[in-house]
Amino acid sequence: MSNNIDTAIQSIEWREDHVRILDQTYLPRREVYSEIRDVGRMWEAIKKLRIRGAPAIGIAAAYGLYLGIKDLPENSFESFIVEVDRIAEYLEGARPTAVNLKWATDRIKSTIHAHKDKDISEIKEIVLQTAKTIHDEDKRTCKKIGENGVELIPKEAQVLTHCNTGSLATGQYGTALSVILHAYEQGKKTFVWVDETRPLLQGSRLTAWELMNAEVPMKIITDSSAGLLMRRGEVDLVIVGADRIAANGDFANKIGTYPLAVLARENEIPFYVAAPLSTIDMEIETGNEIPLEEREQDEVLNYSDAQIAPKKAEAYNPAFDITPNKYISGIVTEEGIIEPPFEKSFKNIFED
Ligand SMILES: CSC[C@@H](O)[C@@H](O)C(=O)COP(=O)(O)O
Repeated sequence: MSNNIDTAIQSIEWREDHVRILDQTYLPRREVYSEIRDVGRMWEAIKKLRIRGAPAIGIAAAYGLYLGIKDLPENSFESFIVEVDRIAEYLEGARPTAVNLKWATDRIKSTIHAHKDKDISEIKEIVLQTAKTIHDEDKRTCKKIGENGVELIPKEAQVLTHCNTGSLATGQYGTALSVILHAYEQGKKTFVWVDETRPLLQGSRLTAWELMNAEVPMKIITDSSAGLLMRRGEVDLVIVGADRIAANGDFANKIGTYPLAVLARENEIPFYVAAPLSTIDMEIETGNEIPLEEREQDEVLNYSDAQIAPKKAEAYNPAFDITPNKYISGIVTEEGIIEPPFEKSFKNIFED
């Protein structure tokens, strides 16, 4: 049994002077690692989902910002900061829904301002160190999320999850998947129903790959099978990740999450979200204000270069949906499990 979750794969690594990513577009067929040496390549990697998942794209953007500024002229702070803002905005535009991306670039920008009196060469080094800190913190955060969520998983449980929320989507361990892996490692008899997650199949390609590496029992289901399984009593709990959580607890996650939440309520099944506190966006009051990424129709009309719809057919491809707070049983974070009403709970956390 090799279910030691500490040996889990690293989706992103800083190596001396570049970033190495495990290119997720090739998984599970091939393990292809790519070296990223400039901000343009990082933008492309985020946009094309070579690196994906809310916390992982925050880490990628932090390293990407360093790659973008490392060769800037060092004579004036004013012109340096103009370029920093421009590059940060460029990276933020790659994927609009996950708040972690902007959270990471904002954190680097405020670190730069805090050190504005230093030499620009020194500031550049501080930016790299901050990116590494964001990366290390995410690993620790995800481990805590996993440990904090274990109590929610019954001793013997069939758990349903959506999209990919594992090591691939974060610095390590994952969010919702971290909870599942920690429960399994602690000896709970955990079986996972993995939603395939149309159209890019993050469930069947990535979550199934991670669970198989960890030797956790699982089966892949089509997204539309969830209702049947819930009604038959074959799902004890649903746990998913989040890309952005509004101040009232409404949250954005991979398209198909909202119907799962409604089905879980209809069938009286607990529905949990697992996410770091950095995914909570207190500047956004409700889910209606969360920007939702719309992706190319080709992702629906073709698969792996094969055309799967009639020629000239059109498709609509929203990448995320919003689940209203009323469906959430609790949010597992690094600080513990947050219970409804979320508006009040978040205020207590962020205004303390
Ligand atoms: C730990 S990641 C949580 C979310 O980022 C995840 O559920 C998700 O929706 C990822 O979407 P993706 O489009 O693959 O980046």
